[in-house]
Amino acid sequence: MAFSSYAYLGPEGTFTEAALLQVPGAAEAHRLPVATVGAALGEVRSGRVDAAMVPIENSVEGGVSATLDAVAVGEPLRIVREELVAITFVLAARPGARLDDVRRISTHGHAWAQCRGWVHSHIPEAEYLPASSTAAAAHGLAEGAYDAAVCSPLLAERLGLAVLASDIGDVSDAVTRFILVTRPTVLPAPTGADKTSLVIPLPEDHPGALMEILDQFAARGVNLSRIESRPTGQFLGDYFFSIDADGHLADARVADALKGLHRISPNLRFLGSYARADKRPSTIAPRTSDEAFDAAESWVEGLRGGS
Ligand SMILES: O=C(O)C(=O)Cc1ccccc1
Repeated sequence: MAFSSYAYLGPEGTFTEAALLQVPGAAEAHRLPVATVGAALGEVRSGRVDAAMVPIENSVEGGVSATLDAVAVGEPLRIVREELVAITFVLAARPGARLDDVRRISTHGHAWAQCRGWVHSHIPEAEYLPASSTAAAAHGLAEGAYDAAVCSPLLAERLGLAVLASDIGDVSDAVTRFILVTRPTVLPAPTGADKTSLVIPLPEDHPGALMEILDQFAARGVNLSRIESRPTGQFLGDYFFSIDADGHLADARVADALKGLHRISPNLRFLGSYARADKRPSTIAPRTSDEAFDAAESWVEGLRGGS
């Protein structure tokens, strides 16, 4: 799937841009930096661009709520690809600055959450100013509203900033997962190492509703790689589940699980089936293989036909 135009969480130099540049052909395509995840998805929904790259999950901080919520409502979207980016942070400041003088620090909320430990032990009196991205914080240093920004080493170098400290992430091998989102389209072909993303509203407040949902996956041997609950925003206690399952809609066990889920929660949203970035194939028990599902289907058809 090659696209000619992409929106991404900008400005230039974000980790999201790094994720986008990993997509074959993206370096030669039109790339539109926008200020928020919502704006990036809006550019796709309105048809101004073919696809958008946005962060969805970090190995330290967890899900990116802005993304989980924005894909769960509004005009339907499809995830067609995922990218993993290893994240390292530096504390960058205007040239000539000293670590001892840093009080006000700006960055993206997810970056802050991953560097909080380092900041508290090295600059206990630090004050945090949220920015729309790590790169927005770095670009904004020139205006003087804060003393330092947490951003990528590459951007600090590109902007000619002083690096006051390197590798300030509390976990050294943090990874962020990004998704490439389009309008509904034909699914990418199954690769054998795929993922399916779903948004499942909790059907009604009855005991065991979540168990019933999980059972649809368990009974068909479908492994889950992420499950998060998010409030719908409608009223207190109203939640949906954001789920990534191993496998592709073309796999019988995944399709069968989705049919079961549709009976339980008819308003569930299919967000897409796409190749896993780590290419790790799903383990499939013989009783949940496509062949086992086909054999079971033929058996029932045979019985209905009188054999
Ligand atoms: O702000 C950025 O650079 C982003 O792309 C969002 C983000 C922030 C922190 C970790 C991973 C992604």
